[in-house]
Amino acid sequence: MNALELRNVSKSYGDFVLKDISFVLPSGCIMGLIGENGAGKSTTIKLILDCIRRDSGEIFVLGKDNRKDFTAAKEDLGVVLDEAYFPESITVRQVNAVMRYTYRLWNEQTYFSYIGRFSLPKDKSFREFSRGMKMKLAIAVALSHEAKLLILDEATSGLDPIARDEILDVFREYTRDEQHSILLSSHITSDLEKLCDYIAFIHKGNLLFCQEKDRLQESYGVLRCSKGEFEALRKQAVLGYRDSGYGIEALVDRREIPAGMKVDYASIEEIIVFLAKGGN
Ligand SMILES: Nc1ncnc2c1ncn2[C@@H]1O[C@H](COP(=O)(O)OP(=O)(O)OP(=O)(O)O)[C@@H](O)[C@H]1O
Repeated sequence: MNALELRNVSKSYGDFVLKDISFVLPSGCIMGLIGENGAGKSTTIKLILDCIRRDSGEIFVLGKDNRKDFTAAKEDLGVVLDEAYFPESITVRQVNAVMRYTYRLWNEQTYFSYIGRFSLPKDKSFREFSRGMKMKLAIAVALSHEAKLLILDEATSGLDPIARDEILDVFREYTRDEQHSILLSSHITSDLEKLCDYIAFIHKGNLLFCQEKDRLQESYGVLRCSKGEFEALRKQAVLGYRDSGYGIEALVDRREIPAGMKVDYASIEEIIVFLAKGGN
């Protein structure tokens, strides 16, 4: 089963249009949603959660149409948005008491094991938490009610590198058994590179690609060469380039490059920056 499927989803906000978005997240996989500020990542996530109305298209969450029979699927979703919302005076212990009545499958033992792992104080009130502590609490809650799909919108951006590394380990453990999947948006491309099976890149409301990360890095690379060498390349070989004045640096399709020319590894960040900018 697919954890998520979007078919030709569109949404317009006056001068911004999210256009014809289609992708599939297979169960057991992690997908990173990436794109510049205002690209449409949060809009896509809100459409998946049915918080806003789409203009057209279809969305299936854990096999269920998110407009028709979504209520049951909501129990199976763990959601963390870019701000954590809890009452200001609540403590970690009190959150446990509330969640016991909120989620049918709330697992108190799992919750307190994450609380310990994330070094969160049990009796301090939420208002006294730092932004990172608030996000960790929201992530602990999302992971403690047997959700099958986690959806996180910029949920790790306020965390320090050590905390992020710990969270990435938690996410890897969570998806180990093929029944749990994650969609997360982030600007921290190095985290997505370490964690994700799939990368979906949204640019100005268009989905430029949604591909397996390993396939992306097998297909594309960075070529550093002289202007003369660059001009001799086939047009379809080049996806984006910059001219430093001393030479050319280009994102290329490896299959289109003549044997003997050295093509370097392209990071996810290089791939999206070159694709977003095109040629200079
Ligand atoms: N409620 C709204 N009314 C009008 N326009 C909106 C609304 N919500 C979002 N938009 C517009 O939709 C576009 C996409 O916004 P969105 O929040 O999806 O971007 P994003 O990719 O999540 O960006 P960021 O990385 O900055 O969080 C922006 O141009 C934004 O102004």
